[in-house]
Amino acid sequence: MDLLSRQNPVFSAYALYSVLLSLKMLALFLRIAYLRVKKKIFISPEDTSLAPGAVVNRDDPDIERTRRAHLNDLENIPMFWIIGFLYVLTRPSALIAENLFRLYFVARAIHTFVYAFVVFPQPTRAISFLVGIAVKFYMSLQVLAYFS
Ligand SMILES: N[C@@H](CCC(=O)N[C@@H](CS)C(=O)NCC(=O)O)C(=O)O
Repeated sequence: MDLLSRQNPVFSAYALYSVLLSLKMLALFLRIAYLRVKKKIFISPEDTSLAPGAVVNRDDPDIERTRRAHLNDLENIPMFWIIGFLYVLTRPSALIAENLFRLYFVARAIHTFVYAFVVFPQPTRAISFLVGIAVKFYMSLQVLAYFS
């Protein structure tokens, strides 16, 4: 069986959850754009020509919160794409790998939801963040063990 093919359930799960994470990030990016146009609040002076009456403001709580969620994704998800890919190459158990990828996606989706959409009290966001870190840490150890 080719490791990087649809026939490999681990690679299929990696591809599926990688794409879902990309779409999740895209949704945040679209939400920022939507909020900017709706509130007529932009980050750079030249952007104000995009909507009549628009202003420059870098302190809007809704926009900044969504931007922080997006930045946090950028700090975390690219690492998943790299480590997750290397983890696929270690030929892990399909059951474990699929559930790890699923868990990572759910943790990041919860992080986004409670940060950018409906604000939940802490430690909800911290836990979702830490679950994601734990998944990447576990996969990193597996990759180290396999390739060293
Ligand atoms: N760059 C992050 C590193 C730590 C982190 O990612 N913490 C999580 C859980 S509390 C978080 O959601 N941080 C908020 C953020 O990055 O905006 C920070 O400064 O907070």
